[in-house]
Amino acid sequence: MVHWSLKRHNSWVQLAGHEGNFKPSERGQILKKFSQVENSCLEALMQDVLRPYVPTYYGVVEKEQEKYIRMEDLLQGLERPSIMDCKIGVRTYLEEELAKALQKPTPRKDMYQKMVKVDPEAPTAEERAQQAITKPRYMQWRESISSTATMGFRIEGITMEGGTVQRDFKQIRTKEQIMETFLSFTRRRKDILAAYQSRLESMKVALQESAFFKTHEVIGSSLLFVHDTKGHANVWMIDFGKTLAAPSHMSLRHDVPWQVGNHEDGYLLGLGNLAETIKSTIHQLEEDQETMDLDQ
Ligand SMILES: Nc1ncnc2c1ncn2[C@@H]1O[C@H](COP(=O)(O)OP(=O)(O)OP(=O)(O)O)[C@@H](O)[C@H]1O
Ligand SMILES: O=P(O)(O)O[C@@H]1[C@H](O)[C@H](O)[C@@H](OP(=O)(O)O)[C@H](OP(=O)(O)O)[C@H]1O
Repeated sequence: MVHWSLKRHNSWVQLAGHEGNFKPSERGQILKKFSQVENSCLEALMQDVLRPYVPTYYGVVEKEQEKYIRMEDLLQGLERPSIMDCKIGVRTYLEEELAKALQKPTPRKDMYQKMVKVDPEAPTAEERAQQAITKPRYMQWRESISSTATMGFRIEGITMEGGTVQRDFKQIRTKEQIMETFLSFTRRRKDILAAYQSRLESMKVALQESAFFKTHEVIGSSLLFVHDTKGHANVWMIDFGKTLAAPSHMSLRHDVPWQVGNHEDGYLLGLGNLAETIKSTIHQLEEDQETMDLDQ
């Protein structure tokens, strides 16, 4: 967990991603380590119909000889926010990462260690002998044990009302498990769940209209769910570090399976399943309420 205390009412919380990538900034803003890919995306998104769904971009700054992207702090103004990071899409690695691994496999010991920590039986005999696996192998395995491969999204991390960051969601895979997680994350608040569902529905409309979305393969990006005790609730698109322009003749659909070379990411499959899961969670809440009313 990375946790900085800032001179402001709430404190910066990082649910997922690489440690050391963020720096506190002026009130209402954060600094993220510069990447050309993410910077170009945020610049383009400020001119796109998706602008209301992404943190506002304020340009590039240099601090202590390091370049950063300055962007809106999405937690600003929230009272002890609860936050969930959902990585979206059926694929979490770039086609170019796969091509590189095929051409020149680079076995990684750290990824092998992460794998056996979750499931000691997961490596093959050859991988066990090497005590190492390639990145696409690790990423595909992560996709298969979570809901990424089947539902096109997975929960990466959660924090509730300023509590500790929970990151133990690697094997949350079924719709029922995800519904349970949403129920506890929202403390069974129907108004919050309804606000999330409605935001996802309007996001879907904007995505279908977006010129940026048609022309970009969105990999490893997240939806950040944030709400607070006062009932503010919102969902944001974040992390465009692996969002690349598709080859110029391609217009991506985002709702079809990925095959090598088609650059599809399954983003809309994930968004649809996520919205549907939240809808089912609301139905379950209503049914539970009816049962309780009948019992009384
Ligand atoms: N604009 C923002 N406002 C508030 N919190 C943010 C914002 N952007 C990111 N975060 C927090 O930081 C976490 C990591 O963000 P992000 O995914 O952009 O980082 P990353 O290091 O690029 O991740 P990855 O390693 O998966 O590529 C998010 O889960 C969220 O908790
Ligand atoms: O969540 P886990 O299981 O810890 O696995 C990491 C996660 O998938 C990150 O998204 C990925 O970074 P990118 O998305 O930037 O590729 C990172 O690769 P890395 O170790 O090569 O940075 C993985 O180790």
